[in-house]
Amino acid sequence: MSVAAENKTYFNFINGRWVKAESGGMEQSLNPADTRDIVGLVQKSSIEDVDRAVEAAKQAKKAWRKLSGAERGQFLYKAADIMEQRLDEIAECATREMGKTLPEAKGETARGIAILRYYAGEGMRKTGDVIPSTDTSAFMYTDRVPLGVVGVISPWNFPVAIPIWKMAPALIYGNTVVIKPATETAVTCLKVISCFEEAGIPSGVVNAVTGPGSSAGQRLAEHPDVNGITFTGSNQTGKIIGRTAFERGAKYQLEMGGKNPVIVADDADLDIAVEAVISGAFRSTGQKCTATSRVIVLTGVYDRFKEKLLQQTKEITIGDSLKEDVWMGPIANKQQLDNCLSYIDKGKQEGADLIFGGERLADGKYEKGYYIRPAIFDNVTSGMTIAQEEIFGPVIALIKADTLEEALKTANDVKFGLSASIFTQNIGRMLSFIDEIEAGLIRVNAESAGVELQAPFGGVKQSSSHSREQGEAAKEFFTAVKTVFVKP
Ligand SMILES: NC(=O)C1=CN([C@@H]2O[C@H](COP(=O)(O)OP(=O)(O)OC[C@H]3O[C@@H](n4cnc5c(N)ncnc54)[C@H](O)[C@@H]3O)[C@@H](O)[C@H]2O)C=CC1
Ligand SMILES: O=C(O)CCC(=O)C(=O)O
Repeated sequence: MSVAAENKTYFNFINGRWVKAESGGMEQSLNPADTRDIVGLVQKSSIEDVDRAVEAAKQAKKAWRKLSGAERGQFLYKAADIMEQRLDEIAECATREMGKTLPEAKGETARGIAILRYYAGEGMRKTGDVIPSTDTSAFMYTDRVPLGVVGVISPWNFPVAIPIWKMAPALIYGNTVVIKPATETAVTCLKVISCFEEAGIPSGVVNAVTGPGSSAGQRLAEHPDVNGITFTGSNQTGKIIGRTAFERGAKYQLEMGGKNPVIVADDADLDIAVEAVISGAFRSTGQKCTATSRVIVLTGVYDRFKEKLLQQTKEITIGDSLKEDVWMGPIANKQQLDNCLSYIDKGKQEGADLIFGGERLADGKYEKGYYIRPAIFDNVTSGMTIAQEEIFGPVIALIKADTLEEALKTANDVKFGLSASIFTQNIGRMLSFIDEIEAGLIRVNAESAGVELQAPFGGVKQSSSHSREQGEAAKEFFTAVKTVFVKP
């Protein structure tokens, strides 16, 4: 890897201009594959910077709202075209900042472009319904109107797609935006923002402020002029943001953790199940809220499934995610790595058998990065910490079940409810699973991760604020309904 010769400095984007933080402070964004590679220096913004961005968004909201949906859509189409031309640059930056492999980052950037185009088209669709009034001389209808200023707080694990799937619907429905991305992947987010700039989006409509969550992020959540706040990240932070927004009567949307189960029934096609479990658990180094973390296998196929899983996991190539022969990159940052290693220790202490991996790789080519070998635990029981808490790393907990009923009970025995899969060829079992499982995303003979941009996305229980993102569902959050009664 060539270490960056020069450090590039990135600014906040406020009111159509790239500006320094008031404090003059900066933070580094490092490549987790080799921390000598500094991807960029980003602004360490303070409350004053957030306030300036919110003021710009507030000033811009009336003119933006007054444009037609089709006119707003044109800016999104343009931003999508620009992003398409810059796909390689943005994807490479995402890989360097986050550590997911280049094909994954390219796929994510392509998904971002598709999301922009999807919502650009939404600008032409209906915003309300006519409802028959009991008064036959009156006209009653609903109209969806923007919230005003929307604050976006985004995580590092999908540095392109998550900012876009929150900003694009906010914008098309007439809101202006202030985004505070995670510092780990702030450069990628600022590149996305520059596509909106190149597309000529009016000043103040999109603003980006980088900096610590506990100050800049918190200020965005508590700012009285931010009318709605959308967040993806940890449960701990989500709860703080939800409480803050609730206290001041702002609308909020939280997408948080998962502890996603996959059930492998004894009639499953084991080759397909193994492939999907490996992809769901280890792609992006396990750092997806939809990642597979518990695999509940029926006793009859447990040993055969385990052998196949072990065999294929051993073949995973680990290394610098920019390299072509690498299947799994590093963990995104030091805190995540330590967190993951401490869960692996906890699993061993609580009596689960670590049958593969789980050790930090720190020699030779791994010396300067945050690498770990994917881990498989055998003989896990549902009460163990590694079967209950979100690890957000490449760790599989194998759990045995004698019957489908028992498997379902175990699958539901967690505080989360984001995504869940079953592998079976029996339609009755599929239907029982669909009916009984407590999850917002249900997958049959498919991996737990991976969502389609045109479908609603979100969880139940502590995985979300029970709202849904993406597809048409986004309209629910990013607009308010006016019910209008007109008596001539
Ligand atoms: N659901 C998901 O997709 C994600 C889940 N996580 C989970 O969270 C754990 C910790 O990761 P972090 O990066 O620390 O997550 P985090 O939830 O603290 O960070 C996500 C975003 O929230 C911001 N933030 C942090 N504290 C804030 C506050 N008080 N007010 C407003 N914004 C704030 C951060 O700056 C970042 O932009 C991971 O191990 C994983 O379990 C992390 C990232 C994504
Ligand atoms: O599985 C996916 O593609 C989406 C996952 C996601 O939204 C997340 O990890 O935050």
